[in-house]
Amino acid sequence: MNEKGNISIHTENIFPVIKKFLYSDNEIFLRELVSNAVDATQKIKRLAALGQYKGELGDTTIDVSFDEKAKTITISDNGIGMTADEIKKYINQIAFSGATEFVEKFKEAKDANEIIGRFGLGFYSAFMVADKVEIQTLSYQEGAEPARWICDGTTSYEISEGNRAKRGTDIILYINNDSEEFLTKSRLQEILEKYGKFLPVPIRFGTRTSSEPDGEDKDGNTKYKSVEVDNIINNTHPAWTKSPSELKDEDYLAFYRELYPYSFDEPLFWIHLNVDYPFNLTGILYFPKIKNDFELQKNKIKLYSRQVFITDEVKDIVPEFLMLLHGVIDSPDIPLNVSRSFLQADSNVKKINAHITKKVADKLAELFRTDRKGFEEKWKDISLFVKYGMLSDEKFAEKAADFCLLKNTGGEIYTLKEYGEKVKDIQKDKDGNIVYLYTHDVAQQDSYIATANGNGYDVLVLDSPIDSHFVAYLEQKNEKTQLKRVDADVIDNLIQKEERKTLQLTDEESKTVTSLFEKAISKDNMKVHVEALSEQDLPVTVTIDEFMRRMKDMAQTGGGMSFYGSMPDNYKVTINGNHPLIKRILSNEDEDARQQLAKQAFDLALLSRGLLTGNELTSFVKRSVSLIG
Ligand SMILES: Nc1ncnc2c1ncn2[C@@H]1O[C@H](COP(=O)(O)OP(=O)(O)OP(=O)(O)O)[C@@H](O)[C@H]1O
Repeated sequence: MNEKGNISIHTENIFPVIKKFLYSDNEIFLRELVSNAVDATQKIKRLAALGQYKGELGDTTIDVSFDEKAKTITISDNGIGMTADEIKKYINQIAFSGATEFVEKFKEAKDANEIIGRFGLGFYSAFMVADKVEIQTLSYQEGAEPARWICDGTTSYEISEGNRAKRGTDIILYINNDSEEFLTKSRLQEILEKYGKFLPVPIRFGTRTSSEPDGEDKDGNTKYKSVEVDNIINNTHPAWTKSPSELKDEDYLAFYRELYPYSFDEPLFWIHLNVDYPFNLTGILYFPKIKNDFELQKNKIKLYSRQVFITDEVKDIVPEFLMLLHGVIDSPDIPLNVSRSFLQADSNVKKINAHITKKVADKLAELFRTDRKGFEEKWKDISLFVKYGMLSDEKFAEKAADFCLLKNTGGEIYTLKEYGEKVKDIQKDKDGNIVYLYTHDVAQQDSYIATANGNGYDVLVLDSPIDSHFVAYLEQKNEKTQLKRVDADVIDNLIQKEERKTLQLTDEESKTVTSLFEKAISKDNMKVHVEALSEQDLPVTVTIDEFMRRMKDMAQTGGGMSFYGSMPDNYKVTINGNHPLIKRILSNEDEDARQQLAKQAFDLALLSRGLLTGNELTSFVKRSVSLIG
């Protein structure tokens, strides 16, 4: 047997194309060839299990090796092997639907993944790194002859008698000059670990040095010796392939460490995904402790297809908000090798998206139901994620409404419904709106919180970066509900009641107070109002309008509204006309002393808002000293 021929593709020469266009991703040649070896091994195992292969199965470990001098990389399996006819059928007649289509499409392709899988070119990816590829193979079939195929990267090949004595296949790559980086142990180890860490058949890459106990020394201490052991790359039974009933918490945590050896934090909890219908999907998703810098945590989910690592860019397969999770998804049904726009429109991908979202929501609901206290303790770590989910996914939001929690300044925790019940009567204004008061900074807004509490109102803590959006969401979802930050106005204006307090000053006195303070403050962006508040409330309060502040916040976080961003901060200075201090200022005949007192009262208001800085703070301190001195 010695035959020469041409690989049957219509295009003149496909290899230069493969090399040229796929260069950037060329490490995937190893993934493709090792995957083929795994497939061939699993096929022989299946045949043996079905009784169709009667011979010895033997050791089915796949070997990857390299020879730096000869510049070769060899992938050897003990799988089903191929006869010469099978080589002709499976290797020569390249398994893609049409070379013309290929040539049309490769022009647009952005990465090797797109071409390789889509056109069934797995084996040919070898030519990205090799000048010449040789196959030595012996089929499992009785009486089969060993066969050899060799091809030098043109469309012509040669088939002849081979030298393999044992069932299986060797793929020998003669590495080209540009790809010599692959002829090192560390580089190959890295690629094998990246793509093959969880392959279902053991992959051996040479040996490694391990230390083993070797008796005891004269003091009775254990001695160790160095031994060479097989360097097995993979864990063939990763946790996600097992049934949840086989796994304990320790197993999930151990698997998490296997996935992220450099992660310090333990995950909070996890979900084991297992779907057969209408698509196939397994996996484990972990909820990490989410810090506020959530951008850094993205792209932690790894996508596998039948235990072969594909990518950790799961952007279109996993809903945006779930990208904060960690873990593994394995599905042979995700079209891995097609373009992004196609992926978004793919109905399987959409179903997978919806399914994962539902599972995550169900898991959270279950945790809340079965252990509310534990859930509340974890809330700090998952609130960002839940809120992000509610804002971006309506289906999730529907479910999350039951377990999304609100915390007030007293540390009490409520569900959305419970909180609505709590404040619905007392915080209803004269127009029937229920006003939720909130703070984004408990320490800084303490005086405002104290005033609100003093009036019998509750104040929520909404202090994470996502809360500015969540506030708008709550208003939109709950009819006749408004959210107002405690420092947005004086309390009687935040929740306006039918009954207003009467101002104890005459119109004349009001005017005098206004001009007195305007003079003392003398700032264009501070507008003075005299209002009738409770005697217990502060004499002077500085506030910034809720609407203006939200627009400015949005401008700052890049959510449009840049017009507002460029406007100066405008403050409202409310003088409590009913406060004894104001009356005292009025009754003081000495103009200088009046100014001093007004300035002092105003500075105190600025101080409680954290706005008193620089030389204003210095003169405040000096003035205070002279006042008490
Ligand atoms: N190590 C091997 N042992 C036995 N048969 C092999 C081996 N490698 C490749 N083959 C045969 O060659 C065929 C073509 O392989 P190739 O990698 O090009 O495509 P594929 O594996 O069918 O599809 P893809 O890699 O795109 O998923 C395989 O289907 C298989 O029949």
